[in-house]
Amino acid sequence: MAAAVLIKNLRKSYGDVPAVKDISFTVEPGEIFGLLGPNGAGKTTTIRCLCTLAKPDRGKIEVGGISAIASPKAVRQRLGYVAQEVAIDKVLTGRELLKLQAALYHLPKKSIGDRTNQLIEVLGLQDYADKKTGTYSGGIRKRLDLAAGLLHQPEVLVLDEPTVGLDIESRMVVWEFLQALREAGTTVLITSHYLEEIDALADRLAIIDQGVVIAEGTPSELKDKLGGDRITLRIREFTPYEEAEKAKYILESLPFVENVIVNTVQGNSLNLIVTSGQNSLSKIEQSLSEVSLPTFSLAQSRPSLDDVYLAATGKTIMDAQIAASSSRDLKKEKKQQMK
Ligand SMILES: Nc1ncnc2c1ncn2[C@@H]1O[C@H](COP(=O)(O)OP(=O)(O)OP(=O)(O)O)[C@@H](O)[C@H]1O
Repeated sequence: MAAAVLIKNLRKSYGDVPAVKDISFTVEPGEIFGLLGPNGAGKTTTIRCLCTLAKPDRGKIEVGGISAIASPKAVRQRLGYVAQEVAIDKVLTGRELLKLQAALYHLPKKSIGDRTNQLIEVLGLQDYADKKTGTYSGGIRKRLDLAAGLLHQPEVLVLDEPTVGLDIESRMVVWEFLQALREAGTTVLITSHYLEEIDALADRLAIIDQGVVIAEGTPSELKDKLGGDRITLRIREFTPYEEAEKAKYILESLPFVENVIVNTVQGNSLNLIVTSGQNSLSKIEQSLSEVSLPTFSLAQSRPSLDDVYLAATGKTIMDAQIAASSSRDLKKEKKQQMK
């Protein structure tokens, strides 16, 4: 059986900005696949190439074995795309907008009414469908976008950051809906910079950084590969650097401690990697009290996807996110995209 989506050695630049340098991944039929990465990593560009909205410089893109480059129309019929932001006519009602969209997808006239009603019901939009979309909240708006992406019953639904800016309740609605879609056999490809979103939803994922894939696998495979547990320790609420260094020296001598970093950005807290299952917390507390160092807080956790990103890039996704948002000219990008 052909892969639902195959992307191989994709490359795409905007002028001299290499948005995607070399991205490859495969999405199997019926799975939720996540593309995780900070803003600017190349997720949207990859998705736009897949959905035939941007022309790649190089690489192979297939949907169900069909080339997106040679047969863009056939590929568009198989894909539903829910973009990050959609500019819509706010005067139309949700129902009118869906009907218009259905006509653009060339759905048979007879089936448009039924399909629209069905999606309005499935997405819980009955109370909103006949109100103008300009009155919708972000969560309702996103549900309408999902309905629009599903009108032509695509084999693969592609969503670009579907929960950005949504409150927790709306986010849950989207998550549950995507899980139900998967149960019903639709393949889902979702991009996100939210670790917990990809961790909760994705059967498999690729982590993207600066236009390349830095890790691929199931969430647990990627986390287990790192090995060990994470411990965050604060000696005091704001620990003097010398004291943190002293604690580091003591902790490094413990046999179950694999690595210690003093995190200067976080008030000189200490980040440790320890061998799992060693009753580490009490041993750490005891070793510190023997040299009269207090413990303000101490917490142990399994590795997260952020640790996977950190191990591969040397920074957290949040740090990369902040760095990216200060260096991009979004107005200029929009202009270039229109070309
Ligand atoms: N139209 C454009 N013109 C010029 N540069 C662009 C354009 N679109 C994207 N870029 C640049 O390409 C890189 C990848 O951007 P892309 O939008 O694909 O990343 P992303 O991971 O999807 O982030 P976001 O979620 O913020 O869109 C960034 O450095 C960005 O500044």
